[in-house]
Amino acid sequence: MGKHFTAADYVIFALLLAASIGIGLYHALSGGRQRTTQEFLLADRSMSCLPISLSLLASFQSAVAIIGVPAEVYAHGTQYWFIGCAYFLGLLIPAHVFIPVLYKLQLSSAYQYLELRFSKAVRICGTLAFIFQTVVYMGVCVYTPAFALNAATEFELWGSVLATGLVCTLYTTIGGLKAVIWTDVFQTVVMFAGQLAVIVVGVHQTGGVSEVWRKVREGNRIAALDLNPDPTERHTFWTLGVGGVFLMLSLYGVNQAQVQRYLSARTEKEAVRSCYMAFPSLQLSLALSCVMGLVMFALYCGEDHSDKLATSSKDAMVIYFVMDMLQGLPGLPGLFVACLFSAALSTISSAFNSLATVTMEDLVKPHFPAMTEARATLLSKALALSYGLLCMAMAYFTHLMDDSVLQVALKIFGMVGGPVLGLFCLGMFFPWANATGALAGLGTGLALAFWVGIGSIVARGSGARPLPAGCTRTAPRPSGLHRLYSLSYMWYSAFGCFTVILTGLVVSFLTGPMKEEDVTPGTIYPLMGKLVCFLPEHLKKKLCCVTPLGQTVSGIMNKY
Ligand SMILES: O=C(O)CCCC[C@@H]1SC[C@@H]2NC(=O)N[C@@H]21
Ligand code: NA
Repeated sequence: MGKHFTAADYVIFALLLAASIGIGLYHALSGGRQRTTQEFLLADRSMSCLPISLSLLASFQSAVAIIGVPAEVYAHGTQYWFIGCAYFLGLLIPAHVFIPVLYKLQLSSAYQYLELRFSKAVRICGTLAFIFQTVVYMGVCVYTPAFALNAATEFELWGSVLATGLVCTLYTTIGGLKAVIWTDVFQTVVMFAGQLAVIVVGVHQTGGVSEVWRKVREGNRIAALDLNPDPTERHTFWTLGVGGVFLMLSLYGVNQAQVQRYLSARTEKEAVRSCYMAFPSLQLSLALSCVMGLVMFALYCGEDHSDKLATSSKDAMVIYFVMDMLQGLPGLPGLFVACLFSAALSTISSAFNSLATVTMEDLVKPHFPAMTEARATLLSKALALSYGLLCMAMAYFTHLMDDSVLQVALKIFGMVGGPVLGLFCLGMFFPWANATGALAGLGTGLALAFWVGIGSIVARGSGARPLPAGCTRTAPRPSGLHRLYSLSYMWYSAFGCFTVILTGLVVSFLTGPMKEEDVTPGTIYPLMGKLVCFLPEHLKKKLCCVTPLGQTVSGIMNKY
């Protein structure tokens, strides 16, 4: 590899780490100086919608997206861009269904809801599922920037994993949620700047926008609307636009990292507003990543690069292209590395802080009710530190995955996030569901999701790889079990969610459904009541006085 980094680049990268630590220090030494768990874990519930909205974006926009989406677009075209259609319902439903229920309950952890609605056992299972999902996801997030950089440049692999992990652990441990949210804001700006720089330089080097457009058209990288209903088709409008809604709900509706941000808002309205404000920045970051992939395709589609890289992974190829593009422009390679690590740091810090929160709130505090505030805060900081070290260990295991990092991350979200989403939907929309049904549902959902997920990884070994853009599937259509294993990973969230709801309802009815008066007030979303209010008046009257369903509906309407 030629020399990629000048002194200017290292300075910019160092400035990013220093700024992050500085913001962490500021919040450790100002305000309440992180002396209570309310401040350390929930920012004293004092945050306004702008920083929260950028932190909502940054929490699930890591180096995986910064590298993985351009690699996806370069290899398969802009089909993935249709996931933007999922952002509408994917943010509206959290804003008008999940936030109203969860905010009114004044929770600290999203999983307290599960104890209020079902039982302590359901809460523990939800917490453990979240911890598992987040620890694995953190490993991918720490590993991705380090691995990609190491494969394409002389950037030291484990040195940068250590630098990322330590800096992140430091400011998260001393600054708490306030530091995490404000560093997310700063890091989001660096992310956008880095991606924009690559796009501007890339378009210039290709010879202008029209030249880029001509080349991507020729390479049929502009995907048309693909309405193919086949659920094994990896990326279609249905898997991304509809399956993507369930992925978004599992992240922006019920994932602790995002729920904690909603709960840190000073009012419920601020929380809802932050959801609305996250929409344009999510669309912008998706557009930047996809355009970056297109520009790279226009610039490099002609040449073959497999010989130049130590690895065949498309993710590392993205870094190689970026470093090649930015060669000789002092400071820009450093800016892109800062962009990568900003993406990683903002996600990992959110993960640390939310892991420390649920461990304290769901696993420790219930067993040590007499613990003093000082000890609880100290323990929270110790937890953030230990999760930091665990995450770097997890980075090593990611080494073993040879899938595209974007697919690995989205599979994890689908396999675990989908069933957990189903658990919350079972609780909020079905008053009859009981704790036994919830546990049976979650167990079945996770078992099936892992069966399909692991099965797809094993089956993929036998050549069920996604096809490159433009060529039709020549391999025989998978049948029977292989058909299940070749379900698009974008359907995992929906599949897991529905499995939990169906199983949960069946087992609840078999073991004696709950009566409405037994359900904790405020834990049900009046789905029927809300849907009925969309009906015209005459239908409402008819419905509310005739059927037993009508009684239930009028009962719900009166209650809310
Ligand atoms: O970037 C990552 O770390 C994970 C991949 C993206 C996660 C999902 S994709 C839909 C939604 N939009 C985002 O920007 N992130 C989440
Ligand atoms: Na991030």
